[in-house]
Parts: sequence; structure tokens; C-alpha cells
Amino acid sequence: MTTWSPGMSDEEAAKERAEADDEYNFDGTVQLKNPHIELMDQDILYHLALGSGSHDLQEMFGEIKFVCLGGTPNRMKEFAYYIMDEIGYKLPAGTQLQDISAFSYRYSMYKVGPVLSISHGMGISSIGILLHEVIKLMYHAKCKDPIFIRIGTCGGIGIEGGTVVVTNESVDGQLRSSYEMTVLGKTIYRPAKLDQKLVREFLALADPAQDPYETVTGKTMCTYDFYEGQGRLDGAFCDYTEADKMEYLQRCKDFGVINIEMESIVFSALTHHAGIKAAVVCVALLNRLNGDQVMAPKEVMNEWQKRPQILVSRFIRRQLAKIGRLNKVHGGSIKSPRRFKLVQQESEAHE
Ligand SMILES: O=P(O)(O)O[C@H]1O[C@H](CO)[C@@H](O)[C@H]1O
Ligand SMILES: O=c1cc[nH]c(=O)[nH]1
Repeated sequence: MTTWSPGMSDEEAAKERAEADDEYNFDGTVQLKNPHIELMDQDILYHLALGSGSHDLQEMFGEIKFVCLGGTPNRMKEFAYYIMDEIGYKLPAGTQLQDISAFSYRYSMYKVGPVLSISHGMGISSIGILLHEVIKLMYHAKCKDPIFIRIGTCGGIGIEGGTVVVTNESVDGQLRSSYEMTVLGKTIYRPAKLDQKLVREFLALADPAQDPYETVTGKTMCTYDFYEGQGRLDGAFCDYTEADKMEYLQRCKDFGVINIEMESIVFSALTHHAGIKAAVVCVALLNRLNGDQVMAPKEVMNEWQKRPQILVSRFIRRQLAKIGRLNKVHGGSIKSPRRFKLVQQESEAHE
């Protein structure tokens, strides 16, 4: 847990935060870098329709290891049923998955054993609010080493529709790799860092023999808008020419950007700030160098949207298998691969 306190100087606090970055607490629980929360009688997670006073969050969510987020309620409900099959999770007879956040009328949330599947809506503000509450949920529930994964769609730059992209770095519309926000009237920047080991793990799970599509990695540009923000010519307004658009997209491509979407910068910045490992896996719906309109038929797009889910499922199954193997060795006492790694490192040091 961070030792930041209201009396600390800015310099001390920055040092404290830098040291605490990218780390879970030693027991794997999530650090909360907000000293005010502990002082509150209860914490109402308003947009999730949950609260630390009204719900036993540890009982309900303590076992969560994977938090999967995607734009639409429908995709995340489908993913919940898909991952249920994939990990062999059985619902009690005669029951079905419930949308835990249904009464927020904002986001949908499904829990399948150690997996949470949550819709985040469109854009930085929507996922940003959700992330505050989900990170606090992880903290209240004392979840150990949770990994956050965004399962999305995007526009490709120089890649064809149906290609799966694992983001290695998120940049904004000005190609800056930090998330800019205004706090108390001041502009602050949070580094938008993603876990590079996770990137490699996801790429290694792509299987050219089995997958009739490419899985690639590169920079993802995250914008505040779908139309002008992404240099489209087909919005309600457009004050630039096609040549201007192509020059911008080419500049992005030359910088290493291979896709564009609308959440990855705040997703990577806030998870990094919370010390939570995170990954972004999206499918391209079109190649923006060829046009702006999303024209693939519905059935084709539905099949494409399954592709990141397949990769994420392989990852989750592999992680769960690791945890299962470790627990066999350690009598069920180790609940996450990371804890296992620490135990492994410690025992190696003593050899
Ligand atoms: O498919 P999702 O997850 O919604 O993501 C992409 O699609 C939306 C735009 O159509 C944006 O939210 C963008 O990031
Ligand atoms: O072009 C696209 C397609 C999906 N999502 C985006 O943000 N942009």
C-alpha cells in the first residue's frame, strides 16, 4: 500500500509514487493510491451499482484474477458465456449469468469464476470512470494480482480488417505516450505503459496453424473522437482535405502506429498508475488507408470480434493451468502465477 499522506511534499509524494509504480502489494493485493478511501465509512461504486457497505465485495469478487473489458454489453455477455465454456465453469442447474451492474443502467458486468467481463462504453471518459471503480473494487475485494485486458475493435493503419492487434504502446492523437488530464485546473500527464511481458505472452499464443488471420503488435493510437479525431472524411464536419488526412495517417504509420481506437491510453495509464498489469487486444474492422466507412457485413464483423476473445481465452486458460500446477506443488497455498514466481525465486536464492 502507498505510504503517501496529506502532509507529504510534492517531491516526496512523487518519489513514493514512482517507487510504488507497477507493483502489487507483497501479498498480491492492489495498492490504492488514494489515502482518503480508507478513511471513509463506506465506498459507493455508483456506476457499478455496488458498495463496500452494501455488499460483501471480498466474498463476491475476492477470487477475481482477470478483468476483461470491452465496449458493448452484448460483446461482454457473449465473452462471459464463451469463457465459461472454455474454462469449464459450471453454473448451478437452472441458473444463468446475471448482469451484476444491471441497476446502474451504465455498464454491464458478468462474473464467471475468476473472470470478470465488463462493458466500458465508448471513449476515454466512459472507461476512465469505470476503471476508477473497478480498481477500487479490486482493492475492496482484496483480489490477488488481477490482470486487466481490453478486448476491443479498432481501425487498422496498413493492416486489413480481421487482423488482431496486441498493443505494445498506446499514444494519443499527438503521438504522445501519456494520458493528459486536467486535475484541479492543472494539466497532468500519466505514462501510458503496458506490460511488455504480457505483450510477448499474447503474441506467443497466436497460432498461425489454427488461426486463419494475422496477429500482430505495434503502437495503438487512442483518440477522443471517432470522426474528426481519427481523421475521417465522413463525419458531420470536416475542415481538412483527403490529402491532409492521408498525410496524418502516413505520419502515424511511420511512427509505428498500426491501429486506432478510443480507450487504450487511459486504460494503460490508469492500470499502470495502479500497478496493475494490463493488455489491449483489438481486432481491426477496416484498413483506414483504404477508407473511412465500416462496411464489413454484420456476420463477418461478429466473427472478427471473436478473434481477440479466442486469444484472451488461450491466455486465461494458460494462466489458470499454471496456478493449478503450482497449487499442486504447494498444497493449494499459492493463488497466482506471480506469487509462485516469488516463491520460486526465493527458493532458488536459498539453493
Ligand atoms: O469496440 P470497442 O471496444 O467499443 O472499441 C472501439 O469501438 C468504438 C468506436 O466504434 C470505440 O469505443 C473504439 O475504441
Ligand atoms: O475505425 C475505427 C474502428 C473501430 N473503432 C475505432 O475507434 N475506429
